[in-house]
Amino acid sequence: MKLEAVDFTASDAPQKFVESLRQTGFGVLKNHPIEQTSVSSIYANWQTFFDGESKHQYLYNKGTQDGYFPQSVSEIAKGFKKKDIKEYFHYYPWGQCPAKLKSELSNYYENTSALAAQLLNWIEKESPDEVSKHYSMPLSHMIEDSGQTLLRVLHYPPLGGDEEIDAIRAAAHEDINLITLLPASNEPGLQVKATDGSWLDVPCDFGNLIVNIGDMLQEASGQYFPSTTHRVVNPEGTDITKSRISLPLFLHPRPDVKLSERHTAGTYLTERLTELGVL
Ligand SMILES: O=C(O)CCC(=O)C(=O)O
Ligand SMILES: [Fe+2]
Repeated sequence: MKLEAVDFTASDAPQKFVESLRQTGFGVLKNHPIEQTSVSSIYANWQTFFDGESKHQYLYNKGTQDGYFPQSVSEIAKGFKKKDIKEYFHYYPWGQCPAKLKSELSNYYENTSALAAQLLNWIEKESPDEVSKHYSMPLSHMIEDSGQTLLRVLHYPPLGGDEEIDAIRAAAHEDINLITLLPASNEPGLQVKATDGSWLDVPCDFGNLIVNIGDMLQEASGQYFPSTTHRVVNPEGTDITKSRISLPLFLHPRPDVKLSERHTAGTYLTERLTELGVL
């Protein structure tokens, strides 16, 4: 299994990209339309946010899940006991956000959501008929005006050396949503599980955009597209003193969208968040 960056502007980009998603659950894009200057600026501004104290004024709302999640409540991945070593902020267009950080985040949210719709069209076009005939509507329509698509700003703090044994930055997990768009982080650490069980580093050249399949698209495609396990490992050596920021956009359908005979997006999400212990 190999992950190679696909040139977004190449004429065969849709085939190559979707083939990679099918084989590995991941696709990496270069020369894509998301501006690196906006990603860098968001990383810098949110590092300041996480370093400060005002973050505690934005504590997340339990019912709606928007706002700041301190490390003390951060997720426990399915099947794990230790909390991940991370804190994060959940941005929704209707949710809480510090006023001076809002316009850049909201622009980023709109631009990446539009790109995600295009990538879902690629995925739809490259899906064999026997797979796409089960989609309850065009994939890109599932996320229209959904209000559920989530931009998560993640901060993995420097390690102090006193972390609990076995606690890692993000324990092995699958994403719940349809697809995830993730710009390469400012630090390495993201790994994806290969079919033989080994862990592969995701190419993290700054400027790459990483896209992965989530459980909802795996469900909607009758397992044709795999929702692949991934994790973020702890840094070693001098890198332990460095923070890591990342910015996944989780594309969620409207709650009433039918994913399969068993599930709507709404029933599926509730089940998974309950398991995570954050509802
Ligand atoms: O920080 C990363 O690179 C990945 C984060 C992730 O997988 C997640 O939040 O679901
Ligand atoms: Fe993830």
